[in-house]
Amino acid sequence: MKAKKVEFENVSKKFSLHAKKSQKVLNLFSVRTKQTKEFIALNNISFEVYEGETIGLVGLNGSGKSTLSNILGGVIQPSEGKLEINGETSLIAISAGLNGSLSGVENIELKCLMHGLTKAKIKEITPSIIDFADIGDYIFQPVKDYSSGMKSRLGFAISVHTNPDILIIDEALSVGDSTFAQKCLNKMNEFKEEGKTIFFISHSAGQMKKFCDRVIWLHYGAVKEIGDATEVIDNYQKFTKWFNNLSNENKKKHKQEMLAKQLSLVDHKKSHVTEDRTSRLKILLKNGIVILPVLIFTTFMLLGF
Ligand SMILES: Nc1ncnc2c1ncn2[C@@H]1O[C@H](COP(=O)(O)OP(=O)(O)OP(=O)(O)O)[C@@H](O)[C@H]1O
Repeated sequence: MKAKKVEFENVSKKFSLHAKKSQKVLNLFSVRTKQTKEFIALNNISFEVYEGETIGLVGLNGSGKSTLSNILGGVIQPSEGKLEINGETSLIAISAGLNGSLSGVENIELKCLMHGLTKAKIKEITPSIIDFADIGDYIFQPVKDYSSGMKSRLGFAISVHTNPDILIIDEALSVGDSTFAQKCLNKMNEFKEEGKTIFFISHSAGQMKKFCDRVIWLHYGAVKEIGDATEVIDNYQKFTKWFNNLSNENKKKHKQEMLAKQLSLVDHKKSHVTEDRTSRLKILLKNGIVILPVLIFTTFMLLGF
């Protein structure tokens, strides 16, 4: 039987939607119940993935694909639920993982060290990473000067050389040119043959059908379908066709209705009393350093000193 690599059991991710700064300050001193809006980006997600499987993630913009891949890659933690990941993960995303002020070569060293590779091993594989990335002299320039395609090339090159058990590719192929995309797809095939697990996010239905065994269709934070890649992609395409044929007004209405379901009002005083009080105290102390001298100064002024 194949080994289980990933299990999500009722995993949810909520993001706090902060009010205006002035409201935050009022909340700090308020004795009344403090309420915050929370956005449920992922709601009760459950699935299991086994060794050697390639899993696609599809869904409209904002459906939660990157949130899920960031949880898989350990970039963010879930708010609720149980998560089991057996093996080392490596996330390749356009915006993740590279340090903008360091050069390409320095990023190679840093990321490899973070993956636990020895200095000797890093020295051995660096030429191969540089060769795979194929970005010329830019490899010695700070990453902040790279195009998104260059970042994706470097990110992909480093990740595949650190030999992860679970590879998560979040739209990283969509920004490169077709030659590079093909090179990455070949590498992904090698990974597949070695029995590694891959999560693949792409807006290309063709690539999804070709590479994925199963697909998870996320719809406004929930799993709409999970199953055979061709079947789910076909259903998803039927849905996008229906959606794209809606008038702009109806599209907006549909989106608003779905997004409203993802919002919830949280009563912080009831649910996080202890955490709330300690964090309030911390903020008050921090702000006190600024506020106290101002108060003393104002009092002196008013008293006519
Ligand atoms: N840090 C955050 N704070 C508040 N809301 C967030 C945060 N990160 C993501 N979201 C919201 O969570 C939802 C899911 O976002 P996510 O980026 O996971 O979607 P996606 O499916 O990857 O979208 P896309 O296809 O556009 O990349 C979106 O509505 C987004 O606005």
